[in-house]
Amino acid sequence: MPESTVGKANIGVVGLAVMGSNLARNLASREGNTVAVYNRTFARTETLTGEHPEAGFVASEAIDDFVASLQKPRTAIIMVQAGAGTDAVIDELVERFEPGDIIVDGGNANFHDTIAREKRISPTGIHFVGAGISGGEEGALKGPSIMPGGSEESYKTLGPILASIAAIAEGEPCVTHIGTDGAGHFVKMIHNGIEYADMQLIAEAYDLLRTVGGLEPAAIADVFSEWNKGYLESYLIEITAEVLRQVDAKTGKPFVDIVLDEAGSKGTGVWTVQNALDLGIPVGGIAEAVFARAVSSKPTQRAAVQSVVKSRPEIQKVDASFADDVSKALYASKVVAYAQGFDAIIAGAEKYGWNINKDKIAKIWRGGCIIRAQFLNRIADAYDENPDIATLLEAPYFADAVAEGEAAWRRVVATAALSGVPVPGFGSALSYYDSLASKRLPAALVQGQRDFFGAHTYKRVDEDGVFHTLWSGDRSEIQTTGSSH
Ligand SMILES: NC(=O)C1=CN([C@@H]2O[C@H](COP(=O)(O)OP(=O)(O)OC[C@H]3O[C@@H](n4cnc5c(N)ncnc54)[C@H](OP(=O)(O)O)[C@@H]3O)[C@@H](O)[C@H]2O)C=CC1
Ligand SMILES: O=C(CO)[C@H](O)[C@H](O)COP(=O)(O)O
Repeated sequence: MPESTVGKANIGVVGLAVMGSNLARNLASREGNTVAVYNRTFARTETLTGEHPEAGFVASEAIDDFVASLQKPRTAIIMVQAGAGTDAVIDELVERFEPGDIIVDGGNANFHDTIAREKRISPTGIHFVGAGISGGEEGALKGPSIMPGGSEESYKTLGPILASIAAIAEGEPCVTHIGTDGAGHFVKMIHNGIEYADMQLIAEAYDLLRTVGGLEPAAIADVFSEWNKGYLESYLIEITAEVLRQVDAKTGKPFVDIVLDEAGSKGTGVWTVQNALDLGIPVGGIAEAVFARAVSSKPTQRAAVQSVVKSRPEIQKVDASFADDVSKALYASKVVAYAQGFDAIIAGAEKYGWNINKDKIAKIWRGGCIIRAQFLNRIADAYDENPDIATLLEAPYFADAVAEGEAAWRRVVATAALSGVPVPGFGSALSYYDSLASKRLPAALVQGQRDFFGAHTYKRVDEDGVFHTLWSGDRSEIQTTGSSH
């Protein structure tokens, strides 16, 4: 490499696909930055540097030259495929970096991997930071929401760099130090889980407006654009309107009608549900969204059931107020999904020892990321006013909003059921709300069943202690030692 490029760049990016190339351009556009770039396949590097000479990238074909082009202490952000690809790049950098240097994994890594990587790398004196980055291509270029974990010490160096490239929401950069080791990737995982739930709820709203409301995609796009001016304002509502307005050039049909109705996924939604299960946190809204994608992608089962179903329910008649009802049902269900997501964050923080600031997380999601929305200000306010609320549904603003929409929410779910329109998101959110709101749940009967077949014991409502009924004997009750689970 030319001697003139040695130590020239103050930051480097490894992995120049969609996210890395745009993040590198974002970094290069900020005052004072010189950005080193490296990609396993050099052609990608050449394309980027060829298309963007204005960025003044320091490009290397060999990893040794890339490392040499970085000022010490070195900082490199990895934006490659999660899993084996990330490990391969980390190993190459660890081999060449020195104590005090910083490796940032900005990909969608599994936070368990991030914890393990940090543990493995920290004895070398190199800082390893797992940072969730959200916003897709546009966010990476113009300003993403960034969720860095890692040590406090590494954040002192990294914080100002990340703040310079992050989105700005209401004057504040959308980045905050989330917590140590895997905290950043954990919170990004939950962000993606919420993203799945929000997308599913919006898709159900569309389906109801179309199937029950009788509106065409372009008209639904107009409804969504109107909603985007009110309490449902969000990036996802905005882009949904654009997708619905799109017309397929080949057929002249609405774009949404020519897309195969099988939703894919890359895994972060599944991880959210798996981890919520491990943490014992009910995240039904997120789980239903993951399952809805899975059901859509089972053409064999779908065709089998369609072949035996004789008739479908008659679509219920609705009036002009239906769209308003759907908007309220959407909002209430969305509040539930976010409440569940934050519950999972709280439980994760407790289990893994992270000092997570919930209102700051809501604030950094207001800009740059896929779930960005005004609504997040209300979540930030709720946790700011009382960080110890048991659930977001208890916060006065959300309690009032859900109460205000409750009747509409019930009408919509009932109408969907009677019309045969699947609403796993709306339905599970309403059931979750009703479960929390009910004075008494049939869980008492489940405890009785468990005690009957497995002597799993139960607690009484009127007396302390743990009990078992002698079901196969005289059915008298005995008090047992130990705890009832
Ligand atoms: N796309 C999106 O909207 C978002 C993506 N992310 C995350 O950001 C990261 C980057 O995403 P994206 O830009 O879409 O790219 P991809 O996830 O498609 O990954 C492609 C990049 O990974 C590199 N790579 C793959 N395997 C290896 C390996 N074994 N050794 C070295 N390099 C390897 C590729 O190099 P090569 O060119 O040589 O094949 C290429 O640079 C991912 O972790 C993704 O999950 C996060 C938020 C949004
Ligand atoms: O991280 C992201 C945004 O925040 C990605 O867009 C996300 O990976 C998309 O997930 P999936 O492909 O599973 O829908």
